[in-house]
Amino acid sequence: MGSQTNDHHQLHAVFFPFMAQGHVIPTIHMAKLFASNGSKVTIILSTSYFIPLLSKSIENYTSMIDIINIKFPAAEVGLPEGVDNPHAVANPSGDMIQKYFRGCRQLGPQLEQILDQIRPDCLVADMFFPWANDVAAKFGIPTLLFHGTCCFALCASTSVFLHEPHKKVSSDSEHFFIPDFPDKIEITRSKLPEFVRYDNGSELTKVFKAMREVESRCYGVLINSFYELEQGYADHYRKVLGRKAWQIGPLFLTEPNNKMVDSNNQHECLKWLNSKKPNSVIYVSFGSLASFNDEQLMEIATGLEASGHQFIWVVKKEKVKGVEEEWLPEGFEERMKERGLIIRGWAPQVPILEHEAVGGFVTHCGWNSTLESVCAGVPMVTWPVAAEQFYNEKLSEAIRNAVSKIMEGEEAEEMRSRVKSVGEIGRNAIKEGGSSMLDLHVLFHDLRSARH
Ligand SMILES: O=c1ccn([C@@H]2O[C@H](COP(=O)(O)OP(=O)(O)O[C@H]3O[C@H](CO)[C@@H](O)[C@H](O)[C@H]3O)[C@@H](O)[C@H]2O)c(=O)[nH]1
Repeated sequence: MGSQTNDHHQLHAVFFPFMAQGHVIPTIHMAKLFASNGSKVTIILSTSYFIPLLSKSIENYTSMIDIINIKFPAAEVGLPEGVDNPHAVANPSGDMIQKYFRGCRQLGPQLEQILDQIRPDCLVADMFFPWANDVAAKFGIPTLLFHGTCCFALCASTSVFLHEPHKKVSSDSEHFFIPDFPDKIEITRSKLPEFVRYDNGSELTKVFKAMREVESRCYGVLINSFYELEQGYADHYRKVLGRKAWQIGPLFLTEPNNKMVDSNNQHECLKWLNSKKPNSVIYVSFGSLASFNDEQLMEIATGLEASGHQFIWVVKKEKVKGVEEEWLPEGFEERMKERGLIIRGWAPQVPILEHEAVGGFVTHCGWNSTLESVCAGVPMVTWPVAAEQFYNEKLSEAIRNAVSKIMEGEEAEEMRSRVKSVGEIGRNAIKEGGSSMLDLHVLFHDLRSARH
């Protein structure tokens, strides 16, 4: 009787995302997934920067999803007014980002007030806010951490955290294996994030240490991935590392099919792609945060021109009228007029990857991009830049091998008749009855049971 009553209780989940595109986008998808499965949702934003994106994304969900905009203490940590999100920080490795993270730690009292008022059934807190677990615990509210990345990267970074293999090598370039790991994966210290490599007491080092510690004692972890993609690592994460986790992705596939977009409303680049042959264009983009200096951009431009291939290249730079662009070889745009398209600012990445003219993706291996590419069946050229992207690159290699196994060789025919691609398995995972939807239902059941 008791559990039946529980199963009808409407859940209320509060989402508290880190204010960067790579975290906000999957959080919006997750919030909509929760809402369309009957949960009430509140999203806390610590900047107004994302209000337009969020409001538009949830316009059909307004009765189910509330937004609360809290104030980021910019002035209190010595940041100019308005610098309240990582995209507003000019140099991500400089002093401002340290201040930004210090400001994040001061959001506690505002979170506490909201949780006290709403008393939700769970808090989904971004990994950058590990302290949120203790705030929620004051009210007996279970906290689910959201890292934004895959099981593979979580297992790798946990192993490096626990065993510190990088402290046992004599140079940044000496190879070592990730210890206590399902596969033999070789890496070097130079590929670890700086804050892990040097343990330098920076704000990021503190956050990552706290996050690893909280991960083992919070209610559990939500993962934007699907079981079939990285079965060995999903099992390792749960059974060997002992983490409670639910894989509920690929979250972006919960959005309506992008191919259905009204052709009159199509972005220019999609119209351009319509005029190209299948698999003839390479898409080049490094996510929402990576920044390159003019010399690096010049190298990329030169490489693209020399490749002889058609391309779409996303560059996070505005064109200033009448100002000579230092980062492009002279006459580049004129020469590339027919062959290449530079998108300045924001590109419609998912529809681009899903377009049949796109045959390859040069990516920094942000997890969202990796997953989007895998699901679109687009091969990747990997160019990791920061964070856990070097781990994602290793999983990308494993995926590439898995895709080859599906596409080539003796077993191929039989396997192809069962599954067309890894992407199709992903699409099935988020359909009713698929592995991710089952995990979501298990989570909802667990949360209802956790109510006292
Ligand atoms: O012009 C653009 C640029 C990006 N995107 C989208 O923005 C997201 C970018 O996410 P991701 O590929 O994960 O890259 P980052 O923005 O760099 O993500 C950060 O967050 C990820 C999730 O935690 C981590 O895996 C990365 O290392 C970290 O840099 C993806 O959904 C893209 O489709 C666009 O739609 N248009």
